[in-house]
Amino acid sequence: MLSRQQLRTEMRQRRQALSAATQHSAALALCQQVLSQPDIMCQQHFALYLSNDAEINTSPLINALLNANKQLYLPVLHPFVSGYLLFQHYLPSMPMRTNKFGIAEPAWHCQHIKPVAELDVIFTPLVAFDDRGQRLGMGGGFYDRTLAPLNHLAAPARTPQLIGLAHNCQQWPELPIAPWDQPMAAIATPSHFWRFNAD
Ligand SMILES: Nc1nc2c(c(=O)[nH]1)N(C=O)[C@@H](CNc1ccc(C(=O)N[C@@H](CCC(=O)O)C(=O)O)cc1)CN2
Ligand SMILES: Nc1ncnc2c1ncn2[C@@H]1O[C@H](COP(=O)(O)OP(=O)(O)OP(=O)(O)O)[C@@H](O)[C@H]1O
Repeated sequence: MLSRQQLRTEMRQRRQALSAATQHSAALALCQQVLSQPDIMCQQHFALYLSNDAEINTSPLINALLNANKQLYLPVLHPFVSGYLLFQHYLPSMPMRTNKFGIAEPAWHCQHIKPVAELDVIFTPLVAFDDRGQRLGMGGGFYDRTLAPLNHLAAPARTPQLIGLAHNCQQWPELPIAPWDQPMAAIATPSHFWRFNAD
């Protein structure tokens, strides 16, 4: 069985091997998968992320959600508490900075932060996923730490839906899971939209 670190290396290589043409069509197909889900498109507050390291390109989805008058938020590395993310309101006109991983994020503005529990949908990046809705990320634990407080909320229906976005080639039969891993409610790829039961 591959270790989590070996899996990360393998799955990052897989997506890095995709051609520019495949990346382009995958991003458009992923966007259509999400736009075809009525229960998602009736939501208002969406956390997304700007793609990095051959992740599936979220730009078409970001543009489509902005055109549909949705409120968008991007992750910002927490300026005071290391290992955590904040979700900050995003418009394309806003000033951006580059974080320590080389990823663009909105320039920190405390009045633009949205508490995690007030988001309707959180789209997460991932390196690998499986058919139970488990995900493996880049290894920083940022999403797992930031989303962990949602486990304690009383009303499950009010918590944001967690939806992983990925290329098809990032599927792995059964990921080795750690106790802190946050399972996804759904995973969207260019060809599928999977939904998973909470337990
Ligand atoms: N697009 C995107 N944004 C994101 C994440 C992500 O996975 N994808 N994150 C999800 O958590 C957070 C940032 N976490 C990250 C963790 C590691 C690396 C990374 O590239 N690690 C390199 C080493 C880079 C370095 O140390 O300079 C590596 O492992 O090779 C990138 C982002 C927030 N924003
Ligand atoms: N809820 C948490 N509280 C404290 N530490 C955590 C928590 N979640 C994860 N971590 C720490 O973060 C480290 C990386 O976690 P993990 O390997 O699951 O990252 P990942 O899922 O790849 O990253 P990400 O969630 O950012 O996509 C682990 O060593 C773990 O100790």
